[in-house]
Amino acid sequence: MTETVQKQKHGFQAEVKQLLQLMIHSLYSNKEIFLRELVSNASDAADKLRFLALSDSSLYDNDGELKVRISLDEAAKTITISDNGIGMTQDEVISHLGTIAKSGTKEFFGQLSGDQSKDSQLIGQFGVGFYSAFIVADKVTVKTRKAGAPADSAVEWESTGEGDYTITPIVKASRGTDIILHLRDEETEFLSQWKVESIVTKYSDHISIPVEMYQEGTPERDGEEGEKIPATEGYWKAVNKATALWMRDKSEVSDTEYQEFYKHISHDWTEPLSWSHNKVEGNTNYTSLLYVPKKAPFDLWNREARHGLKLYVQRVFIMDDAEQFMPSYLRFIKGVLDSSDLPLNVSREILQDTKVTQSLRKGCTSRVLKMLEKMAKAEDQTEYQTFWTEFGQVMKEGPAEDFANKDTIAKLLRFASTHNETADQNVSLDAYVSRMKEGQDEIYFIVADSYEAAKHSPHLEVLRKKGIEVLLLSDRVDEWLMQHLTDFEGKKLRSIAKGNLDISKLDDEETKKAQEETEKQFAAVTERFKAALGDQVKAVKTSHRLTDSPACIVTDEFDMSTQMMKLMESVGQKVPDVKPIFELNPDHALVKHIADVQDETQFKQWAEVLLDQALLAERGSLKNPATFVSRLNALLLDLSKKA
Ligand SMILES: Nc1ncnc2c1ncn2[C@@H]1O[C@H](COP(=O)(O)OP(=O)(O)OP(=O)(O)O)[C@@H](O)[C@H]1O
Repeated sequence: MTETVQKQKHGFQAEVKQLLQLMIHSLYSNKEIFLRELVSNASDAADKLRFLALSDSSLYDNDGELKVRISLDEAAKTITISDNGIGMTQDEVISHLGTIAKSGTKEFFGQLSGDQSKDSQLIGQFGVGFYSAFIVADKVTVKTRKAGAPADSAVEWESTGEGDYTITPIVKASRGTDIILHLRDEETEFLSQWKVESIVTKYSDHISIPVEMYQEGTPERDGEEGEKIPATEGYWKAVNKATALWMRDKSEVSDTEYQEFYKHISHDWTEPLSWSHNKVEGNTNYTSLLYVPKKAPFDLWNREARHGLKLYVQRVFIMDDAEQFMPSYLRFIKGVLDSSDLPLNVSREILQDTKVTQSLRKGCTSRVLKMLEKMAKAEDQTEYQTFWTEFGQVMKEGPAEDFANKDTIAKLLRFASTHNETADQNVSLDAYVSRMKEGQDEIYFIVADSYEAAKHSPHLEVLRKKGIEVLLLSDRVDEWLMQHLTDFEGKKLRSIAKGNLDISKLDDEETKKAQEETEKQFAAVTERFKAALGDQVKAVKTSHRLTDSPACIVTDEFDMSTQMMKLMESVGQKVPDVKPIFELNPDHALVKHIADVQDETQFKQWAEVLLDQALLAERGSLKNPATFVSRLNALLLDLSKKA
């Protein structure tokens, strides 16, 4: 068979074509990063081989010194990145270099705007990896042979980065992958040894295996005094530090190195927000380097999304995405964990329930919380607010998931509140407590569908009048959070839409007396409403929480709240039939007017319209809107006749 017969043409997946186009244009100003991406892949390939060789050392095939080599060929205008890592089979080449098999791909393409500067930011977050080769190359050739496979099973992949690529079976003498970039005419600066070396030092110094470049030898020459200076031989020289960054001393690692290392392990091109590097010795021995990203990944809310730390055992890479070391509410944390207590042959299954896993998880969790606490306490809150905007909703899962750290997490939470009248979530529970009124011993909150709905809820009226702050909650997770966050530093958190809102401690004796008096006088009216409404309501009461609205709905202390009902309905759960408590504002003109209506049929109509209005304000919809409309119309017609 001739080579042409064996050569197969394949089309790129549509997304790859789109990504390539976009990348070449929007990443052009940052083109040197292609080298970082390819060296990073080569280093991952070495890690994967080292892991497999733990159980099958024959895979090394007498070549156990894993490394990356970069060679430049001025005449051919090529730069080649070679590794002796795991390599790829033909099927792997097709799936890895012809498609994008990444979670969040759909979301990523959905978010593209066509605006180059915005899109290049997004690509940075998404990560383009191998395809970045096409920023500087008009043709890329990949020659690869899988570890353990024979020389004649190797594959050559080649593409000009347009619509398709070719696959050809080849013979390759050594294991691993060569990536050959045929540089565009205008990119020949990457043929400079000095330039490439400086890029490697800048971006890939932290790579734990050697990244080598060939140093030319010098021929024999004459010295200044006519003596002979012997020729030197060329040799491969490591141009990076080639030690695992996390094993180095903190004081020796620069911020830039930490940042570049983050990019390597996270495939995120944005700088991290913060990091924490710790060596722990004692009962458990491990090193952790944990990062808080600046941007949430595209798949933060995707249940199947991969997350977790990169696990090493005594510097040997074991697995990516080891999710056992972080609770789910910290699933956005990226980093490396290197343990000396786990066996090298540890599997995901074994990790599930070992004591070591538990203690590592505890340690890593507390490191992250400490890092967040520090950020949260900083004078300049910009960083913490960036963090909260990106990850606050995930953090709110914390109190339910991590009982042991509930108090620490509570201090990290941020909410919108009536104190600053904006939707920004920037009020901490500590700040709330510091502003509590004298005699106030509870923290008040309301949960609604949106910030606007919470802000305009009738339940707030009297608290606003008295200048009492209320937290305004409107994230989907808030109801769930508040079920688990019942108190903070000895103060109960109380929903102002539930049960009796007893703020009498904040009232003077005179007001309390006046309220009792009103209740007595109004008792006949509330009873008449109850009789008219029957079992549509649990009870009718005189309200002390309203100033502007005629009525409102309150949920009984131990009944399911409105938001919880909605949450359950939205996921198809059966919701119990909870009857509301109907509260009337005795001072409202409309209530006074209705109380004077003598005709019982008409009174009932008024009572039902008022109840439906209150239900509408609380729940945002009615079970039977048509009945409400027809009742309202009947009343309007009546009024128009009287006018
Ligand atoms: N040098 C290599 N040796 C072996 N496999 C490789 C090599 N380079 C790439 N691959 C394979 O191709 C896949 C795709 O690489 P690519 O760089 O596009 O994505 P990635 O590294 O998975 O993630 P990212 O795009 O975020 O960098 C890799 O996951 C790996 O399986």
